[in-house]
Amino acid sequence: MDYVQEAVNRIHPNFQELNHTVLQYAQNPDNRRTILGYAAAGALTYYVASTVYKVFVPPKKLRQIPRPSQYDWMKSLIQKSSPSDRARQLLIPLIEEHGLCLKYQHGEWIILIADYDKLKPFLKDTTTFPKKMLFFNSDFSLAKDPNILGANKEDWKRQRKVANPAFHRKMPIETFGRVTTTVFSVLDSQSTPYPDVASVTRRWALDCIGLGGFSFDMGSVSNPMSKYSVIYNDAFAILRDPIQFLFPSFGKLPASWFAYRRKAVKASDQLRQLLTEIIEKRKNEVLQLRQQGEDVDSHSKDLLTMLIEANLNDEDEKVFMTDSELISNLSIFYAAGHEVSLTSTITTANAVSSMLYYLATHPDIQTKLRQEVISIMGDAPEDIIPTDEQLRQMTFLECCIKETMRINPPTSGNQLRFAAKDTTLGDFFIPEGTNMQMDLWILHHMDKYWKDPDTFNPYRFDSKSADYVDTTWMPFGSGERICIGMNFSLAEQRVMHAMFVRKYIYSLPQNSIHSEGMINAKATIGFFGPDVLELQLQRRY
Ligand code: HEM
Repeated sequence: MDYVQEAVNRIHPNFQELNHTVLQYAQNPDNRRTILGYAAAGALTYYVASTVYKVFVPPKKLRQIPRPSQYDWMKSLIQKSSPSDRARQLLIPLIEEHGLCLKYQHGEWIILIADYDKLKPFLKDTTTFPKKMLFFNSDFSLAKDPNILGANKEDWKRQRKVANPAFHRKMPIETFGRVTTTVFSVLDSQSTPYPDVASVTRRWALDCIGLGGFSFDMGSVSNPMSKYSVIYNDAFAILRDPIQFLFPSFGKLPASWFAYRRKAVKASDQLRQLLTEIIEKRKNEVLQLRQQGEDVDSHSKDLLTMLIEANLNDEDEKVFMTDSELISNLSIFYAAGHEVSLTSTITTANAVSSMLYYLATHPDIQTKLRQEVISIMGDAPEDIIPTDEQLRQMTFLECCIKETMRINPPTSGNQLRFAAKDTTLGDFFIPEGTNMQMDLWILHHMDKYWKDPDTFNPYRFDSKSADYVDTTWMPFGSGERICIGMNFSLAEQRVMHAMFVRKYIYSLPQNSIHSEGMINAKATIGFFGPDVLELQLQRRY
């Protein structure tokens, strides 16, 4: 202590006197306010300066990874360039050269990968590059247990084993078709000249997952304010809470203090209760049938029945899900099949609306698709639901769906991964803890892989075409963590488009907000599909 005092005295020989003066100054309440003001301003300046530093300067251990200049990035943001233009100008050149690049995104530095040779080991080695824990805020009690989307290692393996068969069976085409006919009734009954098809397809995707997944009718197509769509929307809206997104610690304050959070918690609890009852009821039905030596009719099996059956299967006791995990997974299927937390990406619905936009703006391709569908389903003037066999014959429909999901992938990338240990990717050293992600939009727009990548050209997916490429088409991800709902979503899209193009001729109205090109839902790169899509619909029957 003497040393300290001596050092202080050397700096300021009259230290004691100074100390006394400061104390005297601070005794005055007005002066105290001034001191507090300076302290707060200092803390704020420090916070802002360190945040700005973090945005402009990556951590030392990552500085060897190529990155776009933050100055150019900011300039492009200020100039309000579109996310795709920004990616084209600032990211693609780096990725074409190095296969990856560093980018500051949502408060973190992340390595983006879009080169096939680097993606292969990155997606394959889930031990070195596991998923980063998903942040679900505490008001969303539905997904509080581990689920397929977020779990790693043994938890994930066990759950995916239970769920895989349910997603690889025959898809509920008939159910998707019935929901689509309800969409038609709603569109036909609207008095507006240009109905917004994007809002109807969002509700269609919600009802398809409810009915196809658990035989539960949310009834949201016919009534957007139906009891369960309101509960669903209230419960899931909290995942998009901008306050908790920017300040996660706000979630630690009790939800009961804030009206909107109370509402979300109540809705989450109601949905949890509903799912618990559905599971209980279905479990009893399956058990009763088993006791009678019967099985649920394989045609009427939904995802939930298959999951329960796999659970009750006692051949392999390592393959099971607890009831709480089942609920967590069901809500994740709702979310992943319909929307993605925080980004409000509406996956299948976005893919459908995007394709309606591309067909509306490419009448020749729309006509060709209609001809194919009519040649297979006939042209009777009534709504007909295609069969599985008929859908399989619609090869041009497949090309249109693939091209839409290439040019405008509904999710920009896969879930965030991190390096679990120091490792390498190609020539690059990747330190432990680094955040990493594949960038689907970039992968789908690299000249190296795609001829005229910005042109909507379904013919490139015709296997007889000279420009045919397939390996770098990855809207559902790739490797062992590929989207489990891929078949489900593709089946939904096939049914909707086959029926829609048979029923309507469609185009963009004059003055459409999309006249100069599709306006995607989000301003950041990657959350794709139109929020609003008004179409001029001409009924064919
Ligand atoms: C157009 C529709 C869809 C798109 C574009 C899409 C895309 C994706 C992508 C890119 C991933 C991440 C893969 C990764 O991290 O490596 C994923 C994972 C997942 N998706 Fe989808 N998805 C769609 C529809 C669905 C549907 C309908 C469901 C469920 C009914 C679903 C359930 C899941 C689940 C559970 C995962 C996590 C898989 C795992 O980690 O094992 N998705 N999806």
